[in-house]
Amino acid sequence: MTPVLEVEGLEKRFPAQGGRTVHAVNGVSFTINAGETLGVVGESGSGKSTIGRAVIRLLKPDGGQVRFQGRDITRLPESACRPLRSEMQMVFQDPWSALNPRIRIGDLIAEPLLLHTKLPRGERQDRAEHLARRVRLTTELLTRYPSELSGGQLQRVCIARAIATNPKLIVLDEPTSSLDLSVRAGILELLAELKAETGAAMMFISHDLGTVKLISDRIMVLYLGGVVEYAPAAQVFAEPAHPYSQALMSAHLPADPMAVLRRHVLEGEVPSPINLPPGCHFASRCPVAVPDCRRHAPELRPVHGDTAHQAACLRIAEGANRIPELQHG
Ligand SMILES: Nc1ncnc2c1ncn2[C@@H]1O[C@H](COP(=O)(O)OP(=O)(O)OP(=O)(O)O)[C@@H](O)[C@H]1O
Repeated sequence: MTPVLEVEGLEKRFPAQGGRTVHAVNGVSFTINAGETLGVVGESGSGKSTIGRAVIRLLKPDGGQVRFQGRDITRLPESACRPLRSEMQMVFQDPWSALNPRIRIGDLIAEPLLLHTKLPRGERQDRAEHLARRVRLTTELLTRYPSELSGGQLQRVCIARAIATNPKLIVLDEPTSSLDLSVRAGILELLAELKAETGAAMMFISHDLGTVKLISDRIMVLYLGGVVEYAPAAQVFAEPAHPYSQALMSAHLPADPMAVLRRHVLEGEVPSPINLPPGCHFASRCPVAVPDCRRHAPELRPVHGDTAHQAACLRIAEGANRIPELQHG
């Protein structure tokens, strides 16, 4: 079956001061199948949001290819992208700024139906009620304004809007990061339910590895706009192959309290995305880098012959990719 989303060699650059260029996304490739959630992780500035926006064509890619349901949408003009919006939706981090404060909740939920369907007003309202219940909001909230709802309730409104037109792809950009810890779990539970019910492909962008672990089937680890590891979620958490993934995972505190002793804090300078060095972009911070790493840019390759688990590190072939203090715990 054709994946819902196929991305090959995606490139995105932004102009920076002094006529320079920010290399935000550098040759990123991945696929997402129907019903599958891809978790996208990496530190701030690694290109997560840019990739999310480029695949649903809120941004125009500078290179590579984005295929949605088998159709190349990379260079579609804006007017041709508009009809696609009903099939590709995005949920943003901050529900307060995503919703017009002067529109009632019921109309906000029904808005995508107004924009993308020919349903009459009565049916749109019925459907808004149904959607509100589906995201576990009481229908009495439909007559209220955004300022009268909590952050968690507003994010549920955003999710209701995102699923209103039965999209095939939903990009969730840090959907729980702005919410109190106590409401995050409820939103994640809702997303997991919707994933199963809707069969939509989801791209889940987050800093929070615990959250990503709960919801993702596969994980893509980014560093300076490039993919350093791409694998089934359980594998990335159990056996991260790339030294950057190892450091990232070690910073995530699992239930084991002794894990804090095995944290690896990265040292060294992060190169500027304006002036990327040759070779591996992680080499300046990598505890296991050798001079060759600074000369040759590693490609994503199967880890120990497993094509489902790929990592971009020259040292894997020699079995020298483990950060020593993590190895010995
Ligand atoms: N509109 C823009 N103009 C110039 N540079 C940009 C623009 N948007 C993003 N960038 C740059 O592109 C790079 C990737 O940014 P992006 O926001 O995609 O990263 P991110 O991983 O989502 O970060 P965060 O977790 O902080 O949201 C960064 O260096 C950022 O400064």
